[in-house]
Amino acid sequence: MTVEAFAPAKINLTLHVTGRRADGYHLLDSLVVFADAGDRLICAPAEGLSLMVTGPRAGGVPTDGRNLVLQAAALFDGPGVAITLEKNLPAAAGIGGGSSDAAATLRALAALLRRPLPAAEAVLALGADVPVCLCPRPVRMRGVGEVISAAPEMPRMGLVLVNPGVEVPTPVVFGALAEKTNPPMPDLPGWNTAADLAGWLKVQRNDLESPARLHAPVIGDVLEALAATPGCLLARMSGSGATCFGIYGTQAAAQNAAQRLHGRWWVQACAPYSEAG
Ligand SMILES: C[C@](O)(CO)[C@H](O)COP(=O)(O)OP(=O)(O)OC[C@H]1O[C@@H](n2ccc(N)nc2=O)[C@H](O)[C@@H]1O
Ligand SMILES: Nc1ncnc2c1ncn2[C@@H]1O[C@H](COP(=O)(O)OP(=O)(O)OP(=O)(O)O)[C@@H](O)[C@H]1O
Repeated sequence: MTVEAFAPAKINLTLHVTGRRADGYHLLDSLVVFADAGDRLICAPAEGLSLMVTGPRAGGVPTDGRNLVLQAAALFDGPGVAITLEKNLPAAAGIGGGSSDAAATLRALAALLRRPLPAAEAVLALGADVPVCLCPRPVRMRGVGEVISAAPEMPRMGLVLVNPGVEVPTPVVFGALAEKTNPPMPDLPGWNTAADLAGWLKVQRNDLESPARLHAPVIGDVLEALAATPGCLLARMSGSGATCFGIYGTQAAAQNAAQRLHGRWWVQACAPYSEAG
């Protein structure tokens, strides 16, 4: 039996940094959605544990124990499984590539080996973004990433992701954040249209945008380019960057914007993705 799993891109529509724990990790309040663009995993029974990384964004991705896929697989105590990871998302990009791969590995191996998912603490130890990636659907994420509650359904909309090809290390961005204690989000209201959602998001924030732009000023160019595309309702950075997203009223508008942006950067038109269950 072979098990396949989809590892969707994670998008932080908001990212409020509300405090800092004694161990240095930051407390967050974030509206997270997933995209129907992502990496793919194929897991097949084998003698030992192995990983092969393929796909257009495989370059530079570690294939040894540094890869979060192997770290996630190791939680199943030396499973016999050959894993192929098709890498479509840019790495170190603020869209949870490694975290989503790790979460997809956990889902796939639990199914393949007929075993329960590892304990919550072990999942969180893989990375703060791994718990949220375990059930890809719209959620509000708090704590350091482990406190997850359902968010209202997303309205119909189109999305465009743009990554300028500059890797932005997450610890560097958190380290450069000047004010660590900022207001959380208010209660989530629910949105009927993409314009409703964008209007609400405009008065929310990504607190990591300013520190990320210090490290990678090109983020400012990406935001400007996205905002200038026809029909763009909101342009913002995701996670710790450098990937930015644009929100559009329709898929067609997102496709059109992506076509205009193609050329110098990684550009992907997509739609919100929500896993049933
Ligand atoms: C910025 C986000 O992408 C928002 O979704 C995540 O919080 C980052 O999640 P991640 O990449 O899985 O993070 P980890 O691999 O656990 O941590 C990388 C580094 O980011 C910083 N970090 C991460 C998460 C968090 N809540 N506070 C932090 O300060 C820490 O310096 C940590 O050493
Ligand atoms: N499966 C993987 N795919 C990509 N990078 C990986 C993977 N496993 C480990 N890495 C390493 O993790 C680093 C961070 O990559 P990742 O794509 O997880 O980005 P990220 O910006 O931390 O995501 P986010 O902050 O949104 O969670 C990379 O530089 C890479 O060396």
